[in-house]
Amino acid sequence: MGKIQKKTGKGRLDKYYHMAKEQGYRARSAFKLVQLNKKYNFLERSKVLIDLCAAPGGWLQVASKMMPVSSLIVGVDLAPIKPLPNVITFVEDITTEKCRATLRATLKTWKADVVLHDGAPNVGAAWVQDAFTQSELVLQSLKLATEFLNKGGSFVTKVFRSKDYNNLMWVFQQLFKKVEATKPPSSRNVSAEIFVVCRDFLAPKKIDPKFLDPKHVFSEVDTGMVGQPMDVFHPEKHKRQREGYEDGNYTLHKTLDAWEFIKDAEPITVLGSFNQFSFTSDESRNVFKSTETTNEIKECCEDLKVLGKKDFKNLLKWRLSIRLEVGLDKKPEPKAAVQETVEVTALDDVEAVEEHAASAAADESRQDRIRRRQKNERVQKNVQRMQLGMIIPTDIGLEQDADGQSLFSLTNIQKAGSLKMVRKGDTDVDPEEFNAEMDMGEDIVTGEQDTKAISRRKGKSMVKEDLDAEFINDGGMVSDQEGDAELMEDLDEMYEQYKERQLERDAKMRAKAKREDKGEWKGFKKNGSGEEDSDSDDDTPNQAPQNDDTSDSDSDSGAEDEDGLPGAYNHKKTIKKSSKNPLLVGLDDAEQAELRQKTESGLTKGAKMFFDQDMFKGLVGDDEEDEEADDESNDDDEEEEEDEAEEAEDVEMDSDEEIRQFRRDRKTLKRKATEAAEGDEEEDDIEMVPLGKEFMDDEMWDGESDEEDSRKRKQISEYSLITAEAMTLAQSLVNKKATKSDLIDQGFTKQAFAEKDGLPAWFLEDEEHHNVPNLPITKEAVQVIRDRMKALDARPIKKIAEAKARKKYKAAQKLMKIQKKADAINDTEDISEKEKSIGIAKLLAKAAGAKNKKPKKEVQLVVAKGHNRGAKGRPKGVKGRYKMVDSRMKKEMRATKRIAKKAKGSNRRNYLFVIVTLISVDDMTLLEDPCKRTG
Ligand SMILES: C[S@@+](CC[C@H](N)C(=O)[O-])C[C@H]1O[C@@H](n2cnc3c(N)ncnc32)[C@H](O)[C@@H]1O
Repeated sequence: MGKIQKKTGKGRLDKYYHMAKEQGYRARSAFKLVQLNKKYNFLERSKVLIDLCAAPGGWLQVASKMMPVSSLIVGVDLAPIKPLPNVITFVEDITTEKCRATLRATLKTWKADVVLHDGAPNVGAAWVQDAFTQSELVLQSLKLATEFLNKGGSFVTKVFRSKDYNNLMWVFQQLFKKVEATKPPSSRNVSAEIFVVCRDFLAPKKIDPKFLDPKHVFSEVDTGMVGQPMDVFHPEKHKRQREGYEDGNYTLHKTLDAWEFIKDAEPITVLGSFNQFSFTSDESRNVFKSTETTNEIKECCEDLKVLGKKDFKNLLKWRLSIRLEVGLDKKPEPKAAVQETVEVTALDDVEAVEEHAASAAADESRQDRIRRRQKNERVQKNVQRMQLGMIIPTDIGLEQDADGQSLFSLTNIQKAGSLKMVRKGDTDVDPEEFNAEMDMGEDIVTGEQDTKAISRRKGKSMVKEDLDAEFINDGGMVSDQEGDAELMEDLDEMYEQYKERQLERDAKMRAKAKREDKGEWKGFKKNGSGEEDSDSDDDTPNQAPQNDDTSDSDSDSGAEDEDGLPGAYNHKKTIKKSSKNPLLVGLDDAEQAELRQKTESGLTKGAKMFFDQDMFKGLVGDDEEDEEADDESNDDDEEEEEDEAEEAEDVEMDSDEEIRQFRRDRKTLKRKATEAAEGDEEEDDIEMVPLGKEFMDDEMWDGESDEEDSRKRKQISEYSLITAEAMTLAQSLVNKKATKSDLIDQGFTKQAFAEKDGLPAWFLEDEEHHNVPNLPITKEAVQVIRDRMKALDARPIKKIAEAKARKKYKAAQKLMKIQKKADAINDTEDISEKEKSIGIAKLLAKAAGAKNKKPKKEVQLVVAKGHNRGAKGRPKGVKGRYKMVDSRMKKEMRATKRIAKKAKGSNRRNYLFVIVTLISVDDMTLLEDPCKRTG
C-alpha cells in the first residue's frame, strides 16, 4: 500500500483526491483523519502521536499540521515514508518485537496521547506480512497502543465490517471509556471500512493477554479456508473486494492436485476455490500424459483465477472425459438428437445446467435489448434531425427500415406496374389501386380536404409509418414498445411545430393559412354550402365530374401546384390529369359560376381572392392598392402594426396618457392624410390619356430606378424622413397645403426635360450635383429635423454603451471569482471556522480595496509655449499639480516608446541588432587604431 497506486477505476479520482492534490496531501485518506479530528478533536490537545501503518504519510501531514508545534510525531510502516518536517519515521512491521523496541527507543520516557492505525494488509507484496488479516492487524496495533498510550489517551483505528467486528469492539470497550465507530464522509461508501475512535484509555495495570490474543478474541470465527468459491460460470461477475481485504481471502494461493479435481463430486466449487491445479500425484501425472490434456488445458490449470467462462467449461469437459477414460464415469447413452445438451447434462451437475440455461437466456435477452436499443436510437436520431429541420416528417419514411428494407420500396411499385408512372412524374395513379399495392390505404387522404388537415394527416401518417418501420417486426405494423404512443404524440407535436416554422418562413404558406383563417377559401365546395367536403374519408370514392372544364385538382399539400400558384387558380392546367383521379374532386357548375362573379373592384371573385393573399400586400404603385389601403380590415391590421412600432418608439414617453395622446395624434394625422389623398382623387377629374411612345421613354421618366426607390422607402421606414425638403413635403401633404396633383406638377421641372444626349460625362455629373430643383423648405420642417438630430445626439454612442457594459461584465466576473475563492475557503476541511472567516474577510477587503482605490491625482499638463516658454516656477494661472511639457519632450517620449516596442519584438531582431552594433563598434575601433587593422 505504501506504493503509489495508479488510480484508474471509475470514481477513484474523486473530490477528495483532487482536494488532496490541491492541498499538498500525499494521500486522499488524509481527509479521513481531518474529518475524524473535526468530530472528536483529539489532535489539538496531543503532544505525542504514533501513527502505525503511516505510509505514504497523509495522516502524518495532518497530524503535524493540527498538533501543537514541537509535538513528537512518530510514523511506522512497512514501506518507507518520505521525510516530513518534525516527524520521525521508520520502516518496521508493527507486528514485530523489533518495531516495539524501536518505538520504545524513540519515545524514551514519553507516552503517546494518540495512537493512530490506518493499516491494511498488503496484498501481493509481502506474503509474510499478509499472514495477518485486517482484524489481527488491528489487534496488533491495539497491543502497541496499550503499551505506549498515556492514561486518557486515544486510539483511532480502521476496522472492516466482518465477523470479527463485534469481538474487536468488545475488546476496545474493555480498555477505553468511550468507544465510537464512525465513517467519515471521505471514506467511500463502497468501502466496508469504519473507523473506531476509542477515547479515555483506562490504562489498567495489567491486561489479560487473552484480550490481545487473536486466537482468543476471534475464537468464534471460523478460521478455516474461507473465501466464497468463485462463480465459475460468471467469472467476470466476481465481486471485487471493495470492502477491503476479506479475512483469508487474499493470502492464500491454493494449489490442488488435478486428480483431486477430477475425483471431486463438486468440480465447480473446486474451480472457484483454488488458484492452480498441479500434476504431482501419480494419478495426475497419468492424466497429464493423456491426449485429453491438451496444452490449453495445461495452461488453464496454471492459473485458475484468470480464466473465463469458456475456459471453465473446457476444464469441466476435460474432467468429464478423463473420468470416462479412467472409468470413474460410465459413458452415457448417446442421445441422437441433441448434441449441445449432452455436454451440459453429462456434467451431471444440476447447478451447471441451470447456470448454462440461465446464461443462454441472458444472452438472448441481451441480444434483444441491443436490438431494441438500436431501433430506439434510430428513432431518436430521426427525431433529432427533424428538430434541427434537417428532415421533415415525410422524409423519414424514405429512410430504410430496421431490416434494411425500404418502406417505400420501388420494387414493390415496380411489381405492381406503377414504377413507370412514378418515373414519368405522372401522378395519375389510381389511388385505390395504389393503396392496395402499397397497403397504405388508410394513410392516403382523399378528396379536397382542408389543406392543413391534409398535411397534418399526411405528416402523422408518415410519422406513424416511420415509427412502425422502426419498431416493426418483419411485416407487423404493430409496435411492441410501450412508449410508442407517447413517442407518436411527441412526433405529432413536433410536426405541428415544424409546420408553424414553415408558416413563418414561407409567405405562400402564410397566405394560405390566412385564407383558411378568414374562412375565405376553404377548398372547393361540393354543394356550394361553403363547408368543406367532410366525406373525404368515406369509403365511397369521390366521383370525378364529367366536365373537364369544371374539375379541379389539389395537390396533396393543397397549398400550390407545380407552378407555385394555389391550386384554385391553376386548375385548368391540372384538369385533365385530375379528371381520371378519383382522389381529386373538381368544381361543380355552381361553384364555377360563383367564382366568376365580378366584385366591386372589377375583378372576378376568384381573382380577388387570389390577390387578397398577403403576398400581394407589399406591392404598391397602382390605384387599386390605394383603394385597398382604405379597406377597413387592412386598416385595422396596419393600425395594430403601427401601434406596435409606436410602442417600440415610445420608450421615452413618461406616462400612459402621453402615449395615448401620441397615438391619437398619429391616427388623426393618418386620417387626414387619407382624406387628402381621397380629395386628390376627387379633384383629379382629368381624363387619363394613354401616353404616346415618345413619352414612354424610360430615360425621360425614370427619376429613380425601382432599386433606388425601394432603397429610399426602406430608409424612410427605418429612419423616418431625414431631410428638411422631405419633411416640408410631408407636412404640406398632411396639412392639406398641397395635393397629390401638385406634387406631380412640381415634378415637371426644367431639369426633368433637360436634353442629355451628346453631353460629356463630366458635364452630366456636374449637372447632377448642381442643377437640381430647389425644393422649398419650411421653418417648421427644419425645426422638426433639428429636434430629431438633437435627440439622436443625446443618445449615448455605441462605443460608450459597450464600454459600460464591459465594465459591468468585468465587475460581475470579479465578484464571481471572489465568491468561488470564498467557497473554496469554506469547503476546506482542515481549517477552523475562525480561520475561514478571516480568509473570507481578507478576500472581501482586497476586493473592496481595489474598488476604493483612490483615484490618481490629476496632473495638469502645461505646454511650454507662448508666455510659458522658458517660464520658471509655476506658470501663471495654473493651480494644483502641473507638469511642463514641450514638443521635444513629446517626441522623445514617442521615440522611447517606439524603441521599447521594438525591443519587445522578436529576440532574433534584437540579436541581429546587437551583432550589427558590435560589428560597427569593432569597425570604429579598427578605424581609430590602424595597428589593430594589420593585426
Ligand atoms: C491505507 S495505507 C495507510 C495510509 C496512511 N494512513 C496515510 O494517510 O498515508 C495502509 C498502510 O499499512 C501498511 N501496513 C500494512 N501492514 C503493515 C504492517 N504489518 N506493518 C506496518 N505497516 C503495515 C501498508 O504498508 C500501507 O502503507
